[in-house]
Amino acid sequence: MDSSLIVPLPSPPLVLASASPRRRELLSELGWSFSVEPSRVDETIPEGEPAASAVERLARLKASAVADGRPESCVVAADTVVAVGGLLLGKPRDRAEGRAMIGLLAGRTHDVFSGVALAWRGKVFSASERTEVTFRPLSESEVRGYVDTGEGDDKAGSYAIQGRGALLVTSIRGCYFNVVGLPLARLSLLLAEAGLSLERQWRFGSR
Ligand SMILES: Cc1cn([C@H]2C[C@H](O)[C@@H](COP(=O)(O)OP(=O)(O)OP(=O)(O)O)O2)c(=O)[nH]c1=O
Repeated sequence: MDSSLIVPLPSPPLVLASASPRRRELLSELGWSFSVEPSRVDETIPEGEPAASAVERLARLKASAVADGRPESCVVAADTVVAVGGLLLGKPRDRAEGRAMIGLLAGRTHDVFSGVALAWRGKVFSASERTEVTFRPLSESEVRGYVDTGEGDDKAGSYAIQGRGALLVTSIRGCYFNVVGLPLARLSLLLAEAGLSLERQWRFGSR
């Protein structure tokens, strides 16, 4: 058959339900066009809730809040926390908390969990992903110096692997993009599960 006769199905409008500039950049780098609509939900994690369930639950909450009333759009949301020694670290409240977080992470391996959710046509698809990250040992003044750069102020665990934080990381095991806040391969699998094949994913935004 003449392949020019095969008309590809259009991709639905894509909405990123997030205020995170990192998530926006990651989707842009895929060549996708999308609109951004941050969701405002209560991100409290009750004591004892496992990290993997917490991030998946919060990603679903964020996606559902924005998807409400627009079933034709494909709404993507995520949530990220750092887990170390039984503690969950979100964003630091201030620099003192940032120093305490980086001090905890120095010289050991921790887990970064991101949950990702996709709301489309009244259904929500979701998953969580874990990446192991190892920091080199740091002196007190190195911890202070890093936190004073300010780049960790709005990030889970008080660091940015995509920034100067890379100088602290000796190894990672798992998805790098998961640490930055959006596990891209996992998102692609969710899109496929929802019925949007890779073929249609290549064309997000090029309708
Ligand atoms: C560990 C780590 C986290 N982060 C970021 C990703 C997330 O933006 C942030 C975790 O906070 P989140 O609460 O997951 O996300 P957010 O508040 O920034 O945005 P929204 O809820 O609107 O989607 O930490 C990095 O950018 N680099 C890193 O290395």
